Amino acid sequence: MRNVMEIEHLSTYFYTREGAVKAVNDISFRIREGETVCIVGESGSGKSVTALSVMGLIEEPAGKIVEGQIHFDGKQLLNLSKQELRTIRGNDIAMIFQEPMSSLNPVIPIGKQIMEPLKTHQGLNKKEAKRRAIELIELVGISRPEQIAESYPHQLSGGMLQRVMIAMAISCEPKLLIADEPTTALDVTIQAQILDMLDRIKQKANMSMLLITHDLGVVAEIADYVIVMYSGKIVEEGEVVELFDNPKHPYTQGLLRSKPIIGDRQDELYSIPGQVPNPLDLKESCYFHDRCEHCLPICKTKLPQLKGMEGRQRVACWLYEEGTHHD
Ligand SMILES: Nc1ncnc2c1ncn2[C@@H]1O[C@H](COP(=O)(O)OP(=O)(O)OP(=O)(O)O)[C@@H](O)[C@H]1O
Repeated sequence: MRNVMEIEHLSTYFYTREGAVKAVNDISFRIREGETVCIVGESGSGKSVTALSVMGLIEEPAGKIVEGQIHFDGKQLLNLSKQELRTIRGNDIAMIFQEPMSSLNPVIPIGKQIMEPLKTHQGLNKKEAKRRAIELIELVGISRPEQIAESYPHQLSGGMLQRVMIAMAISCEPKLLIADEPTTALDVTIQAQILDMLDRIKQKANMSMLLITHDLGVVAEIADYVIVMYSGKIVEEGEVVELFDNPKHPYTQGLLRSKPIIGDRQDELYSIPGQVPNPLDLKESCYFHDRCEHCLPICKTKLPQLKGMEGRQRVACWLYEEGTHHD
């Protein structure tokens, strides 16, 4: 299967008064055509920064992609000009954020906002764009689309607004859709409906999707491939069945121990004792070592690298290296 995106050794840092935060620290992964890749991990693990890096939305000089390459559709995204990136964004790669209100203009009717990219990116005239906007509103499961097109954002519920955001994101038929916690702010029933709808549209359009979530129930439901992040690094990855049936990393095992309920918000998921390390002060060690039940002496002094297991699964953990011993 073809890859739509290949991310190689990506590192993104933020420069604060206290020092450099290695928000994303040398990660590599691929997204295949038509595949849904989920990035999971607790707050601060670098999920959103990964998505923003891919979208070219890291604001310099506070943040910077310090290393790496992002290949997309034969292009190296990090070499492109701002203008070239803007053309790809919203056209070939689209993104849905957690808070739809922050991406919508409060004083412009919904329909007009959906029409805008259709006119600029796809060259549709006003009449065609209007017809397509109404089709899109219908496609994301909103009834009375003509009436909704005339509405302003504040007249719609959170769930409806998120559907509108999805309509905008898919309007130009992107090859890759990036969604950062798209349903977290919504209630459980609406979350499930929206994820279902997203999954259906994705399959129909043969889009790839990069979905960021801290909810393993969501992952179980729609991921093909899962990436587990911890302190800016990938600690484990694999196909959803491989990872759920046989998690290797003690962190993944901890996450899964809380048995996700599909569609339920899982705040208690991250009840693994201890805290993530201070991102300003990452020592040469496994970053999870002081929360790990299986910590070995080497875990305290050396960072493990990702190692291939069976199938597509990879894990960065000293437990799977030959020659390491238990305490
Ligand atoms: N603009 C910024 N300035 C300084 N540090 C930042 C900035 N944006 C992100 N970070 C830091 O980068 C790290 C990764 O943040 P990121 O938002 O990617 O985490 P996340 O996994 O998406 O978490 P959440 O689930 O809470 O969104 C965190 O330590 C965060 O504090």
